[in-house]
Amino acid sequence: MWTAFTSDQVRQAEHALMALVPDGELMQRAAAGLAAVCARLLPGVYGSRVVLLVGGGDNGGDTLYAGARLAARGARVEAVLAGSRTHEGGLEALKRAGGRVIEAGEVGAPDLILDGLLGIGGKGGLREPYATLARIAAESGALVVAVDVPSGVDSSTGEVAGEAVKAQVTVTFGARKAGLLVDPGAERAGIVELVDIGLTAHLPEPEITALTAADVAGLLPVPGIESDKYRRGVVGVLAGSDRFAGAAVLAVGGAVRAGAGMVRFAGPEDAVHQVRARWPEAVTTLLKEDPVEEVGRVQAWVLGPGMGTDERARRIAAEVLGTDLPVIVDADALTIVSKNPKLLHRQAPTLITPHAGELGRLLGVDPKDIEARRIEHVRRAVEELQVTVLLKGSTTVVAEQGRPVRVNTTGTSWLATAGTGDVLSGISGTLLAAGLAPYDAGSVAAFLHGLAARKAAEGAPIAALDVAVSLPDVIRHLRTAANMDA
Ligand SMILES: NC(=O)C1=CN([C@@H]2O[C@H](COP(=O)(O)OP(=O)(O)OC[C@H]3O[C@@H](n4cnc5c(N)ncnc54)[C@H](OP(=O)(O)O)[C@@H]3O)[C@@H](O)[C@H]2O)[C@@H](O)CC1
Ligand SMILES: Nc1ncnc2c1ncn2[C@@H]1O[C@H](COP(=O)(O)OP(=O)(O)O)[C@@H](O)[C@H]1O
Ligand SMILES: [K+]
Repeated sequence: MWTAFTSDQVRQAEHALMALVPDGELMQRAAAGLAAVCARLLPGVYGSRVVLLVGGGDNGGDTLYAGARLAARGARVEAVLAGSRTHEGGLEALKRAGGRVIEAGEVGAPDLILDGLLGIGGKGGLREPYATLARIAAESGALVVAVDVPSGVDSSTGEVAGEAVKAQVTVTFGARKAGLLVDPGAERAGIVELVDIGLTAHLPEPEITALTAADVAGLLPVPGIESDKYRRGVVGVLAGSDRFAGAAVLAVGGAVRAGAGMVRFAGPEDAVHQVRARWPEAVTTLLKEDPVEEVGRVQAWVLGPGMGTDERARRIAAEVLGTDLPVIVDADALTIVSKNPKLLHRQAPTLITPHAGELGRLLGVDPKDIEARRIEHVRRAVEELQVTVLLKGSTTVVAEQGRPVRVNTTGTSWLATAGTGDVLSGISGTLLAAGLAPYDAGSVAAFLHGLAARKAAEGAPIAALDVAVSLPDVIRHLRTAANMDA
């Protein structure tokens, strides 16, 4: 499990650790780790040109000491001093090692730029001259490595208020900062390298976690010797309408390929025909005025993809949410519950899977605010709605009362195509029917969904159904990597 922390949590842990080690020791550990990563990234340290963007705080100090280490190994290291003050010891070390100070206009096109403008002390949008330096870094064509945090990214939330550095790699010290895992910050951070400075024992409970491949392999339901289709879990899918029959095919596809014991599908005529044609293994029911219980026994329901919001859909939603079975509430069902929030007042496990627009309607908040501050809003949704919430988007996050927010790290922007959300609800439904709690079902589903999209895309466009089709390959790979028997 990955863990991530707010800047306050990191500062408290640093204070505790600082009391136990000599003055300046932590900065030296940070700088040594940073210089080592830079040395790995450069084709050769000797003779390369490295520019340091140095702010007035300790983030600038780390950067200067790392620059000194690279200069000592033969790099040509130059520093732009952007703060109203400069870390004296760091600057002295750099100069002693042969580094020099330059003006912003002399940055040019170095091999590597180290962004040491702001670390966890950064607040709000970048002020000048930092904002201009962020632009210079972007235009330089150099490899940009952020020191601890890309400057301009809120290290606790991932919020970017204005200009920010965009790094290819972020070298972060002691603990992952939450803002490095959540967009828009995550996108600015690039690949995150964690440098151990001895902080781990001093860290509190994390506010943010992320599943790793090994965690997911451990959580995946696998049929035992005595399993049968019912014991593996039957998932019921209520999706599709005459207008959106495709959503039914996609949700059923996600459920089938994620490993359901059985998928029962119920919907209008066209949706039933299309589901049968693509997924003959699904057991289908034509649902007109009949009660949902006619569909047969299931362990969990997927409710909503493409089902519409008419009287028929509202009746089905009310009936399903009135049962004591676990339910995934997605898409049109979210529109229905946003008009009648009482439908979510239920005891049984409930996972809602909105994108920012849908959550915006549920909370009465502008979707742009939700995308800017996902963690805050997903937590608020859990408080107000008292259900488990999976918020979709460029970073998918899953939240539940009393648990850290789980951030998904596998997403890819190739997923931004119509219908992929329907596949995700099918996957989540299968996991819920197999007995996973909504928090695990949602976060494992998002992980598999992202990996399956990457596998299907491999750098080229995909259709939503490709994501469902890739799921078994991804699951096989995860289990093999975790050394699990067939
Ligand atoms: N603590 C430890 O044990 C260790 C810490 N380490 C390192 O220290 C880093 C934290 O250092 P830090 O606390 O000095 O803060 P840092 O981010 O460098 O600068 C803050 C200054 O910037 C300014 N400023 C703020 N916002 C701004 C804006 N938008 N635009 C422009 N300016 C802005 C603000 O100035 P003010 O506005 O207050 O005048 C403030 O003074 C941490 O990330 C890690 O790299 C490591 O060495 C490991 C051990
Ligand atoms: N830029 C992006 N990066 C990563 N994943 C994305 C991005 N945009 C969308 N997604 C993912 O694609 C899926 C889209 O779902 P949704 O918005 O419900 O679309 P639809 O209703 O068409 O299926 C979600 O899982 C979401 O997290
Ligand atoms: K930085």
